[in-house]
Amino acid sequence: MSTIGFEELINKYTTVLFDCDGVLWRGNELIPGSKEFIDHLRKHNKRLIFVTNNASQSREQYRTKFQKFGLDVSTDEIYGSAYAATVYLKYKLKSKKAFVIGMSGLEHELDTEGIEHIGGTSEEYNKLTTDIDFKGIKDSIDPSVDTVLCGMDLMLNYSKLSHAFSYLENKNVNFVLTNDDSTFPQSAGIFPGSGSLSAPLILASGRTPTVVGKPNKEMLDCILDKNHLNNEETLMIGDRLNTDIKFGQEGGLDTLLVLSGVSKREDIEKENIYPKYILNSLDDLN
Ligand SMILES: C[C@H](OP(=O)(O)O)C(=O)O
Ligand SMILES: [Mg+2]
Repeated sequence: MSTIGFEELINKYTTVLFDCDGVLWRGNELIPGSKEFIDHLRKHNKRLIFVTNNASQSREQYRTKFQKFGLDVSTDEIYGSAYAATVYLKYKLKSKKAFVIGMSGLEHELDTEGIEHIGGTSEEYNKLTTDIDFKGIKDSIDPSVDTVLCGMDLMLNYSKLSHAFSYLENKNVNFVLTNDDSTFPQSAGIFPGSGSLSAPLILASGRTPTVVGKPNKEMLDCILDKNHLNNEETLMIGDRLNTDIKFGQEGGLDTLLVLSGVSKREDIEKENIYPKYILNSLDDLN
């Protein structure tokens, strides 16, 4: 494990895969040096691909987020777990309708692929109430729902979990997570991630979901569907050992861990995941 300098990086790699939360930004706060580094790579005609497990936004919404930071990124350079999960439902599961625990970004991606969805941000599932109509939940089961899809949901509540659980009682209904990150970084610190939000369903249903996001191959498959990667010339940069660095290693890519997000230096030995390179942040490359 070593550091790496900008010159060495641009001479060695033609393509850079970037994780987003904890590498480029924390919530809505850009991490110092990330914009400058991306601008430098653009000037050296490098291919950039952005790979985020954060399913709260669609590719289009991420393009707008990049623009707000003064970064010109096209949607086909962005691979979010909302998009990857939608592709998985559409082309692998041939899903027609999903019960969603998630936000508008995930719903937007499902809409682009013509997959119907209930739950999510719709009013009837987002009322915070202790007056639960338990019989109504069982009676409301829609037989055309073929998948329960869980992603980041800031409006998670008992009623939504009970609806999702009721669908999962039918073993023919697929169970898919956009990602299972236990936490995720905001500028104010670390908070519960999608993996921690879907844990109650896994415990209650006794079912094991398919997880699409990093480090799983479904995310890499989604990228490789549209991009040929020359492994020797591709670098994966991430802040989380058990998703980003593991994703890069299992994809045969060199990896760079930045300490600006979730994982800390002492986690490397604890998790026995050793990146090829380590830096404090992307600013070390400017
Ligand atoms: C969910 C979020 O996604 P990332 O952009 O880091 O993959 C995170 O876990 O930090
Ligand atoms: Mg991250």
